[in-house]
Amino acid sequence: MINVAPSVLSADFTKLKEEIDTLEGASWLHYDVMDGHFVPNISFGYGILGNLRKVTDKFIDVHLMISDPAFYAPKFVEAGADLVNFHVEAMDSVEETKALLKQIHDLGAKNGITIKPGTSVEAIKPYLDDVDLVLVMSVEPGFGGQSFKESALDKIKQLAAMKKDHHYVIEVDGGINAQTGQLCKEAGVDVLVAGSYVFKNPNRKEAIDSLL
Ligand SMILES: O=C(CO)[C@H](O)[C@H](O)COP(=O)(O)O
Ligand SMILES: [Fe+2]
Repeated sequence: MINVAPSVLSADFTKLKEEIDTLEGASWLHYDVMDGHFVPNISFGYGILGNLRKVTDKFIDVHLMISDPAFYAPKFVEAGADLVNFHVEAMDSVEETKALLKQIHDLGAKNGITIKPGTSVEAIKPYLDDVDLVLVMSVEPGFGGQSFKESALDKIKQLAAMKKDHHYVIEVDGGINAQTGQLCKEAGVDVLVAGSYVFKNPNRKEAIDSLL
């Protein structure tokens, strides 16, 4: 079964609740956190997440694009994240990464590990037993509305081939529309993040349905 996770980054921030209410058919919500350091953009933090949590029952998947996920991840769990994923590129050691994955679980949320377009699946092999989700970035993190990088497809295929020995789901993020979403589904993806494709479409239900 495919899940669609519309990215709040592309929503109209003056009316977030109404925006979320238009997302019929999507059971997840993707929440992009950018610190202006790990990526050259700043989005929103755990305060706004706490507000969102009060107005939606959707499964909130927090994508941390920040330099210090170990410090901030617990704050996002506390604010109501269902899942917190962070970038392997932001971590200094395997021990620190495993400790943070465990801490997220201990706090009661699901966890995930994320790779940029330039990072291979090899870099996250030490964690595949420990994660609920692997996020394959199909654009350079930092901005919505970029074009899908086909290099993500091979990584999704590699992760799908190893999935039977683990319990993770595979998510892809960046440049997803009906065409690129179809390629990802054929490669074995489970969750499609879509920002501009959903929010810029006058018929959001139709956009979401075209990804399912
Ligand atoms: O993590 C992200 C950017 O760093 C976003 O989730 C992603 O860009 C979604 O936007 P779009 O679907 O418009 O590409
Ligand atoms: Fe994202």
